[in-house]
Amino acid sequence: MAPRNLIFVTGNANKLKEVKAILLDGSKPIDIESRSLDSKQCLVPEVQGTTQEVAIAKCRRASELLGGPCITEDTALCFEAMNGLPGPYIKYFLAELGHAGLNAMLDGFPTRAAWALCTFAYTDGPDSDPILFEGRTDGNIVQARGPGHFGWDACFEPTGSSLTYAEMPAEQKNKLSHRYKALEKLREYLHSRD
Ligand SMILES: O=c1nc[nH]c2c1ncn2[C@H]1C[C@H](O)[C@@H](COP(=O)(O)OP(=O)(O)OP(=O)(O)O)O1
Ligand SMILES: [Mg+2]
Repeated sequence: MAPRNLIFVTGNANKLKEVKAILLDGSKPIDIESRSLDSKQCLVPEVQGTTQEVAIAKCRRASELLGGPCITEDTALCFEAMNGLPGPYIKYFLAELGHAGLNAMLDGFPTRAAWALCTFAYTDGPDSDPILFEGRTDGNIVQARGPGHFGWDACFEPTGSSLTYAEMPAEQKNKLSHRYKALEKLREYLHSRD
């Protein structure tokens, strides 16, 4: 049985908005609560490692702090030319370099292909092992187009689209995004436990 009050621990308001929109949509809507565990004080430190290791450590720590079940999410942006880097470290690259800098990183490389990787982690509590649900959307790094309010949305153009994530209406992004694909798996898991 999945816990009734599912708590998604995140400090990112844009993530929360998309997660709520995606999970509430459809025939078996799932409602979640959210908590921000003050990342400024590093209460939920983000360890270095693979996206999987980072996601597991974050979920464990959040669950220790809450003393119960919770959901966390990590988003990575992976450049093919760099064998998947910056990956889980994209937040710091974006903060220091901006959209133009992310583009410039790929100058001189043969490909601007990239993939967005979303990893949800769910745990029943501090003594349980987190379970991971991954979603991947392939695309290219392009010069920024569209509103710049959510991370690197403006410089990621999914394959098969002429729009960047930022140029798409929310409903369109939420039907093809890395987050949507990961949430489909999480949704299925939570319903299987009902
Ligand atoms: O769909 C997205 N479209 C564009 N940008 C995105 C997306 N999703 C996350 N992002 C950004 C936010 C942060 O710069 C980095 C992920 O870092 P990440 O640690 O997972 O997020 P965060 O620290 O903002 O929130 P949290 O409290 O859930 O860890 O990529
Ligand atoms: Mg974070």
